[in-house]
Amino acid sequence: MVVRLLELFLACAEDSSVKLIILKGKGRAFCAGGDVSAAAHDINQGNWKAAANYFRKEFTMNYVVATHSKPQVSILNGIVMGGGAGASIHGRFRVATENSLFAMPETALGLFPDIGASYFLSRLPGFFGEYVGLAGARLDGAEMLACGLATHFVHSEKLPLLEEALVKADSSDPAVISSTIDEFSLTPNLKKNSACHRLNIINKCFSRRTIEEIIMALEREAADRKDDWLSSTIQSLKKASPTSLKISLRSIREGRLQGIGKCLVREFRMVSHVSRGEVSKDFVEGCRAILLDKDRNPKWNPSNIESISDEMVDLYFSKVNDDDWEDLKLPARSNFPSYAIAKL
Ligand SMILES: CC(C)(COP(=O)(O)OP(=O)(O)OC[C@H]1O[C@@H](n2cnc3c(N)ncnc32)[C@H](O)[C@@H]1OP(=O)(O)O)[C@@H](O)C(=O)NCCC(=O)NCCSC(=O)/C=C/c1ccc(O)cc1
Repeated sequence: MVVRLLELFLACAEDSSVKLIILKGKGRAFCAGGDVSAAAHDINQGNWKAAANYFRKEFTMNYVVATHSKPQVSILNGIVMGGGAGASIHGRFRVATENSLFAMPETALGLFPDIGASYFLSRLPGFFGEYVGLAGARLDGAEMLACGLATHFVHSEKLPLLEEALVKADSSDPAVISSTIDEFSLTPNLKKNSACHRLNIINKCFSRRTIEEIIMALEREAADRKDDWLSSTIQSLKKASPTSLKISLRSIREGRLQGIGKCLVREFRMVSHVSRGEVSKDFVEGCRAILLDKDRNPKWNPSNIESISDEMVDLYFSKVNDDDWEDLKLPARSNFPSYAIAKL
């Protein structure tokens, strides 16, 4: 699907009859991410390069979306996780609905928020991106709109009319497309217990320099009062792969200062190391526990954050030491308007 999408995006860029791209899912999900069982299978067969080459194609597709000359409207009427975010969030318009459910759940899988997430998470308000990426927090459509992951919120029953209006508008002008979507949009209320009401505490805790300090800061807040959001956030962090947490935090922090291309190249080095499994084999273990055996009880190794040294983290950011393995080379992009690059 990744390869086919890439072909279609490239073909649409060349085809002057294509004015805009509408991307939607079929069924109850927009996209629940890459086929994690296939990745685990490749790595278990000793073929880490096959697993990592999947990311090579996927990240290239993410880059083409992010730098596309035609506006993309993604209709996020259901689950949007992992690879699903990569195919949509880099596009110009992201329409959430009452059925949207967004997450970057990778730290629970022994991976890290990839698909260019170090670019878009680091551009969310304050340290909200660190919270979403490290805790794997689930956001609904109203929260996606409030934090900027979505550009519009449209009730699902209006989607057929919206699509019809977009096709009728037949325009590449972002202002025309935006006002067309506006006609069907509303601003939904956030739930009373939404994380979006907790930006102060999120900024206070998730701005800390290390994972250990983030957890300690959350625990200090939790010591003073009973708060379900605090305890479930601490629990999510403690259940996640310690290695994933460490490399994810560094990746999001580096992403703050990098463009989308640099973020994807860095993330590709990181997934190559994750797939190769030199420091940790947590990705295979996470896939087993969450999606294969489904016991939801991964045995992480290293098992605690303190035992992961800076040198171990550094390795994930270094060039892969294998003569037959190349860094990600992104395709040259020309003739795309300036609005096509920075969308968040
Ligand atoms: C919230 C979900 C999406 C739906 O929950 P649910 O409504 O309770 O439904 P189920 O959990 O029962 O899911 C329905 C079926 O779909 C399967 N499934 C549900 N997501 C998936 C899934 N990403 N994969 C492979 N089966 C799945 C799930 O195992 C189950 O299979 P089965 O029991 O055989 O019917 C839940 O399944 C969930 O959290 N899924 C995991 C989401 C996730 O971690 N996504 C992947 C992020 S990482 C990524 O995108 C890249 C991966 C990758 C891929 C290849 C590579 O070489 C390298 C990397």
